[in-house]
Amino acid sequence: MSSATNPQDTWKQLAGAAAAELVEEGMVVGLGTGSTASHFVQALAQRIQQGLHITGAVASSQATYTLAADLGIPLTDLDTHPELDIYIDGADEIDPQLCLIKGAGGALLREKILASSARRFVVVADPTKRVEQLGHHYPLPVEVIPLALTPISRKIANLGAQVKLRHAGAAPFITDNHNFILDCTFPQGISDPGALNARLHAIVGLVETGLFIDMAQQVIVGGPDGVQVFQQ
Ligand SMILES: O=C[C@H](O)[C@H](O)[C@H](O)COP(=O)(O)O
Repeated sequence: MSSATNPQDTWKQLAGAAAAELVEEGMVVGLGTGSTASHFVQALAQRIQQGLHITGAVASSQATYTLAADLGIPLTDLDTHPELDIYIDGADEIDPQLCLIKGAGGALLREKILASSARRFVVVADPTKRVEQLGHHYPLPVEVIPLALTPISRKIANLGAQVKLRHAGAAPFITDNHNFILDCTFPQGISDPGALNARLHAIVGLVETGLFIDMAQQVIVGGPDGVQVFQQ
């Protein structure tokens, strides 16, 4: 179990622990990526050590797969279990309609595949993630085929964004799917996430966006006063 070192981490830990309580005997569970999801994975591992039996867990990234395997969580995949009972993951921004920006960790494509394969998608977060409108605190990440980097960047810039290729040190960041991430800042925020998502998806070579619209059913926010739950 990792130690909570600052208030934000304590809040993430609270949310992760509350989400782990939603996992029931025999479930197929999707595991998100990032610091908040890691707290959930650790809390789930603890419940499994205490006797909870799950059918298996599907990880949304190589990093989460390694963490879950190290913690002894039984792992499976979407070929074996194409439908998840529950998917639990963090988010970068959450608006009042429970629309999300995700992908600061670069795992958005697999995360969205798992979210769309789950009967229930629960987000875990701390209060800093709640926003009135998406796009003001975090750029919107989109995953793109490397070959199409330049034309896609230009097309997204034409939609009014400042577009930056994500790097890991000196080299471009490479996703688990061997693609690039473009971080797209919309200076006025994102007023219509659905319309923007549709326009981005019309760009050939753009694989997926970090906009998760009408996907989350529930958001668990850990904070100074405990845990708050928001429902769709
Ligand atoms: O690609 C990364 C994911 O979308 C994360 O779930 C998201 O960035 C939230 O991460 P954290 O819980 O570390 O803030």
